Amino acid sequence: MSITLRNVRKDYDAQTEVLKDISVKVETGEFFVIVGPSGCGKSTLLRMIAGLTPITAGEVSIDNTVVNDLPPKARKLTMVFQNYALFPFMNVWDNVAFGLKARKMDQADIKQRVDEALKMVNLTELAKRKPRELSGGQRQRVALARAVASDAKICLMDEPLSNLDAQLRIKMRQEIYALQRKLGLTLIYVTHDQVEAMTMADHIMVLNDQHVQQIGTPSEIYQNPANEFVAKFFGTPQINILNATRSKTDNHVLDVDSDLEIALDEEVPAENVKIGIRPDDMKVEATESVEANATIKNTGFLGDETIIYATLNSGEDIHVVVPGQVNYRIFQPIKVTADSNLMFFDKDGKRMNLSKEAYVHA
Ligand SMILES: Nc1ncnc2c1ncn2[C@@H]1O[C@H](COP(=O)(O)OP(=O)(O)OP(=O)(O)O)[C@@H](O)[C@H]1O
Repeated sequence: MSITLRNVRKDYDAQTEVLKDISVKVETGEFFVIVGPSGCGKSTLLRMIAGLTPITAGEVSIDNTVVNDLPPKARKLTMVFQNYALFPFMNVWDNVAFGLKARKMDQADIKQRVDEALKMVNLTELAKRKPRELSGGQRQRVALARAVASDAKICLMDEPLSNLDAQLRIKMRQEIYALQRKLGLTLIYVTHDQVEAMTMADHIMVLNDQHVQQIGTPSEIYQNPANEFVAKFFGTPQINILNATRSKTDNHVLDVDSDLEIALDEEVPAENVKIGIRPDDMKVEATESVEANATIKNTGFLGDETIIYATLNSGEDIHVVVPGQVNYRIFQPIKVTADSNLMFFDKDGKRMNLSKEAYVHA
């Protein structure tokens, strides 16, 4: 089942305008991830799709039928929300079975589904416990098991793994992904974890500042971000953003400072430009010569690569990731170069489509 949003808007009140002009189609069987910083309206959007929060304007459709006025139950979806209430008087097993019993599913079928779901979330041993006898993470897993056991074709998940420890989170990520594929679920998954988004999504929607910043596959979003916000949101360590100005003497040249300039194939269209360079798209060479354009501040060995913190002669801080282990001393002069994958943004952070043939030289 597909889900379509057309110009969806949400104002909680005149002072709280949360979302504007949200339009997207989530295809049948897609793993669709919504990411964005805290408070950007991710949960609000999910709750509007579920029918738990009314929408201020626009349309929500499921399989081409507008569902704006349908109550949550009639939308035939399951939900795993951060604080999704479990029934306190029912044990774990009955909590998971509840929805299936309500739909008068065959007893044997219910048993099989509930047992399988509990096994999958590692709760078989705790099936007889009441919710108050469980930890936060265990409660979250009961909510997950409920979604697993259900036969709804749409599932909405709001940070379903947020209370779990790192190891269990990785295991559950794989389980959710496998399950979504196996059942052909249309899954909308909210997270603020970029790794979760990158590793699980077919498509990612990045929300910020009330608007959709970009919708794309993980590689599109990483390699071709629409703006500075998206470029900074994905990638660890974060992309370097350097301020540059158009050279006074040559319109084709961007100056980071007199030691670091970037020549473009075309004229630089604005006086001030921001340059985005991913930390692994730069090279560092030790040099004692005048060619040095930076000095080492610090290095950190990460196991199979090293992160180098340096200060450009312009005074701007950068970080570079290089494979293996390197030994630099503090204040050592180095030459930093970047010859591919440069991104350019205007002063407001909007992506500028300048020539990809650009290069940096000292
Ligand atoms: N019932 C409500 N009444 C008024 N304002 C609300 C209500 N629910 C949420 N908000 C506000 O709407 C904005 C979006 O909240 P929402 O919970 O959707 O964000 P989020 O992106 O899911 O955040 P987080 O990642 O922190 O969970 C916030 O500024 C929040 O304070």
